[in-house]
Formats: sequence, C-alpha cells, structure tokens
Amino acid sequence: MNVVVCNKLLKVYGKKKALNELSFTIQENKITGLIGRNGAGKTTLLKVLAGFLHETAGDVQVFSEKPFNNLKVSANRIYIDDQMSFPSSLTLKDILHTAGTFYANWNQELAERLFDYFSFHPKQRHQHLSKGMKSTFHMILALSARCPLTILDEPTTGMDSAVRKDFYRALLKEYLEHPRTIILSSHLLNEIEDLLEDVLLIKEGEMTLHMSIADLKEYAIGLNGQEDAVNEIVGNREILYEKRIGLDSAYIVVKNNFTDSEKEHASYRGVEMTSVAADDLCTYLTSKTKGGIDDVFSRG
Ligand SMILES: Nc1ncnc2c1ncn2[C@@H]1O[C@H](COP(=O)(O)OP(=O)(O)OP(=O)(O)O)[C@@H](O)[C@H]1O
Repeated sequence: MNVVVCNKLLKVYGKKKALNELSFTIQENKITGLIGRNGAGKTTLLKVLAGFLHETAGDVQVFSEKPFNNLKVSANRIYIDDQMSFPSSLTLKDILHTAGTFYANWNQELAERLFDYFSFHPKQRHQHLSKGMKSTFHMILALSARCPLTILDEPTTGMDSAVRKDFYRALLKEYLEHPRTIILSSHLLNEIEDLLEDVLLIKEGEMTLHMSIADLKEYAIGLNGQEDAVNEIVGNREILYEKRIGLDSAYIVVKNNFTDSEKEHASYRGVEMTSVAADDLCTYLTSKTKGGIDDVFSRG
C-alpha cells in the first residue's frame, strides 16, 4: 500500500518554486531518507505531507486523503523538527502525558524508559533544554507515538555523536519491532544509510532520484587514472563529477553501465574503477558544478 502519493506537486512561495512538480510514491512500512542540500525543499515537502502547508498545485495524498488540515492524517502522523515549541506551563512529563492522550498507539513505558535513559528530569521545561536535548526529547515523542507515518525533519540537530548513535539504534529497534512508515530528512547520509531502505534525493525542488539504498550504492562508478585514458573510457557518458589529480591524472564519476569487455579495456588502459559512496554520489548529483568547490579555485 502507498502511504504517500505525490503527482506533479508544486509549492510556490511568492515567485520561488520550493517544490517543482515532484512525483513519487512512498510505500507502507519503509524508511525513506529525504536528502538534499540547504534550500532544496525538504522541509517544505515534509510540511505539505504533514498537512501544515497547502500545496499550490498538483496532487498529494497521504493515507489516500489530502493532508492539509486533515484530521485523519494528523491523527496518524507525527512530525518532528527542531522548531517545535510547547506551552511554557507544561513540564516534560506533562508533555509526554498530553502526547499519550493524543496518539492512539502511544507507548508510555517506552517513553519513560527513554526519558530515564537520557537523564531527563520530569519537572524540566522544554524551553530550558539545550538544542541537542530538545532534539533528544522530540525523538522520545517520535518513537513512543508509534504513528503509522513518522516524519522526522533533521531529527539529530544539535545531538552529539553518542546521542545520534543511540537515536539511530533506537529508531531501528523500534522500527523492527513495530514497523511504520518513516521519512527522515538529513544532511548526514553516511550516518543514516544503514537505516534506510530508500533514498529520495531532491535538488532545487525537483526530484533527482528515488531508489533503494542498495541501487544507489551501485548507481555510479569512479574512474581513476591517466587523464587521456580516463576520458577515453568515459566516452560520451554524462559526467557526474570530475577532479584533476596532479599534472595528468583524473578521477571521473559516471553512471555504472559498463559492460564486462569495457571494464576489461579500462583495466588494460590502467584505469581503476571504484565504487562511489552513496553520500558522495548525492553530493555530486546535487552540486551546482561538476568539480565542486575546486572549481572556485581552478584557474582555467
Ligand atoms: N515561508 C517561506 N517564504 C518564502 N520562501 C520560503 C519559505 N520557506 C522556504 N522558502 C524557500 O523555499 C526553498 C526551500 O526551503 P526549505 O526550507 O523547504 O529547504 P530545506 O531543503 O529544508 O533546507 P535546509 O536543509 O536548509 O533546512 C528555499 O529557497 C527557501 O528559501
């Protein structure tokens, strides 16, 4: 079953197309990583799916309903980001209690165990937590709510690396025991790729790719060797990334669609073929130039 269906989804702020005709579907009980550079449209997309923002045009369905201001959608999803605020009169324990009355699948025991593990104090106030502690507390809400659709926008903001590791592990354990549809936006693909089943990569509001993490890892290949030999092997393939190394060597990344005989020929020409990390590939695919920051400093 598809939990999310977007068809030519457009969201415009003034003249800015934050989402430009996005079409994709997300199946039930998958963990999807929403990856993109700053300003790519991740938060906008997640807020449209959560029902906080109205789309400008196109179609968006969550649990087969239009999500904007939709009670069924809001009862079945939880949206977590670092902008969340709560009434200052509520203590953290009050917030957990209130969340428990709202979410049908809320697990109070899990909430309390996580609350104690991360050393929160029942009488603490949300507005007095540090940035990382706020994110950790939001994570407790997200996991304990056990919502069929869990939307996490940059959930690890401010968390130190030990807490991030705990969070990823807790998320995975919870997901395995109580599968749900999770959409997680992040800049840190290398940290979360082991968690993900699918990756949705967006650039300037447009979808660059949507595929399984396994396919993403096979999507491209890096060619390393003498520049003329590398260029010959690349032929007229589209270059995803290129870097000159020293005087006459080059590293070029292209789609991984070489035949066995082409690979043999590359080896004969001294060109090494290596896999490309998913994180690096996403950076290349969403970069404005083919050479990255090096282009700024190259003198022609
Ligand atoms: N309320 C708004 N009014 C006008 N423009 C907006 C508004 N919100 C977002 N934008 C613009 O829409 C684009 C997408 O923003 P969005 O916050 O969705 O990106 P993002 O991928 O979440 O970025 P980041 O990773 O930096 O959080 C950006 O160009 C941003 O400046």
